[in-house]
Amino acid sequence: MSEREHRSGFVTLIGRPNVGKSTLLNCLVGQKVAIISDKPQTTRHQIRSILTLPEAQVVFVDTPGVHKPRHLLGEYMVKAALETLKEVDLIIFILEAHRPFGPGDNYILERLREVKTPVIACLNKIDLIRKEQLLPLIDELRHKHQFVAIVPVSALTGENVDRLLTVIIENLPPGPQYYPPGTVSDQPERVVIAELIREKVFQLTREELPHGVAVMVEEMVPRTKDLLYIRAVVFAERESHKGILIGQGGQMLKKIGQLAREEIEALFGQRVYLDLWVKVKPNWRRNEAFLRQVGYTPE
Ligand SMILES: Nc1nc2c(ncn2[C@@H]2O[C@H](COP(=O)(O)OP(=O)(O)OP(=O)(O)O)[C@@H](O)[C@H]2O)c(=O)[nH]1
Repeated sequence: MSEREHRSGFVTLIGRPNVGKSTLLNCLVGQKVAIISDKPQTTRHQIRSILTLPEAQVVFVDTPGVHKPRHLLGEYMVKAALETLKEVDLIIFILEAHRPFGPGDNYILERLREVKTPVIACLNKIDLIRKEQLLPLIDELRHKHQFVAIVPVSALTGENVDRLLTVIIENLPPGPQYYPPGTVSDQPERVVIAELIREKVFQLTREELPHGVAVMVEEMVPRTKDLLYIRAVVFAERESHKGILIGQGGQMLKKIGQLAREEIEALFGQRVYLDLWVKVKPNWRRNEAFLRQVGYTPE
């Protein structure tokens, strides 16, 4: 096979919640599109980021954390993740270097054994361990599965991420550019905006509201030549949560809106008026019709 041959393919990142999938994706693609939070299971949408290089195009599909289903949303996430595994050209199984291989990792490994897709094991967070701890970890992994490669990285500092990218490209099939250069995500703008708002909610209300909000962008229209009007609703599960989201004298909602607006403006290069509302929707996570409406279903 000629070295110059263009390569392309779909690559999925999989790993327990909180292993650093979103951070790694952002590090590889170099633009903030996937939502990042230090709370587990914040990636509910399949977010595709696209890296276009002269020699290759890598289309990343970020999967939700695989875990045992606890409620309806959990089942969707697991189903979406497993479907993704079969369809892609390459899987990156992310593990944490500073935590022992646990039952959660094993559960994923069992799923990986059910598919024929090649797998790269990526040992993330190597900044949290000593160098001499690394080789035994790599050795342990080598005995667990026929990985096409085992690559240690730190998604936070960027250490060895270039090596990971090289290995990814080496393991992609020859193929065309699927998307025009310059495309970084094929998510609809409304989804990206809703994710950004949800990220701000997580950041500012982290202790009080672990998983209880959904965000829907209801309207998005240009008001003038350089002003985009966006109306979005933050759905809380309980009245008490609504109070937390609004805050004393509306201060919390104002702060969420301000931070989200600044990022949306930076992302779209346009002035934005963000009209943010809070509504209560009891048990929204078990409401199938609602989940579909806000886009939390597998494709
Ligand atoms: N020290 C260290 N922390 C990291 C590294 N990569 C990610 N993190 C942190 O780990 C936490 C989780 O990272 P995310 O990228 O949100 O993890 P995720 O796997 O996408 O999480 P889910 O969306 O919940 O599945 C964040 O606090 C990150 O800053 C790393 O290489 N080193």
